[in-house]
Amino acid sequence: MKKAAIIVAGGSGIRMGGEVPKQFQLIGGKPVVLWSLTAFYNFDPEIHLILVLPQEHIDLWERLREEFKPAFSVTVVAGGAERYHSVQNGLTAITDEDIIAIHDGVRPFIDSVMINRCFDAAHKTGTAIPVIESVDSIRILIPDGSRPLKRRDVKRVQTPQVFRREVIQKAYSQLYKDCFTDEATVCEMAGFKTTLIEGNKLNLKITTPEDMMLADIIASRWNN
Ligand SMILES: Nc1ccn([C@@H]2O[C@H](COP(=O)(O)OP(=O)(O)OP(=O)(O)O)[C@@H](O)[C@H]2O)c(=O)n1
Ligand SMILES: C[C@](O)(CO)[C@H](O)COP(=O)(O)O
Repeated sequence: MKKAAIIVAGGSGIRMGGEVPKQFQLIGGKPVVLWSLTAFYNFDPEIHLILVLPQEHIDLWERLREEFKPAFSVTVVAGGAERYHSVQNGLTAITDEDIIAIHDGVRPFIDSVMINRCFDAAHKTGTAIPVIESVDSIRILIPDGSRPLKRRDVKRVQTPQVFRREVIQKAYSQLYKDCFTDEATVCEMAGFKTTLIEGNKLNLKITTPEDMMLADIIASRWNN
């Protein structure tokens, strides 16, 4: 089974702010996106790593690569207007791989156990979507206020989301819709069923400066 991982890091990090987009900021002395790439390389040194970057920051990545000298090489692809388009661009770099993971470049804390769980489920069922429970009570807004939702009926969705090649390629041949915030949604809109699997609470998506504070703490205790 040949594997590929598309690491989407083509965003501009508006909610985080800073001199460079969050995927290039340092945690534990290393750029966030390098943590994500390294996790997939550690899982399988043979995996085809595809890195989607903002066109205007490809040269920054080249400088970081020279500075940090990762043990692996990556195929670099320019991103698109929305995350969906960045994934679509990443898919153009797929060659003969059978199973493809799509992962947010700003989720640095994934380990080989979790990545393996995702590839294994996708190999068996065609799709694998990691989710975690909500520990908070949940409310939905309605026209005259809000009402509670049954907490056990909702899940928080993470990446890597992993697919057989034919599933993800067919799903991404659709036209873009606003509701396409993750691959699971795109695949379901194309008629595929998705398999939910157990995610990991430490698999934080770095979105705001508060997340960066948490990421610094996790990084100081992370073993890699
Ligand atoms: N056009 C885009 C938008 C997002 N992403 C990537 O998708 C992941 C999740 O997106 P998000 O956290 O929303 O990142 P940004 O779009 O950069 O953040 P913001 O919305 O605050 O600008 C990130 O790794 C981001 O780089 C991407 O590859 N291409
Ligand atoms: C793909 C994702 O990380 C799953 O939780 C999330 O949907 C990305 O959302 P964003 O608005 O692009 O950060």
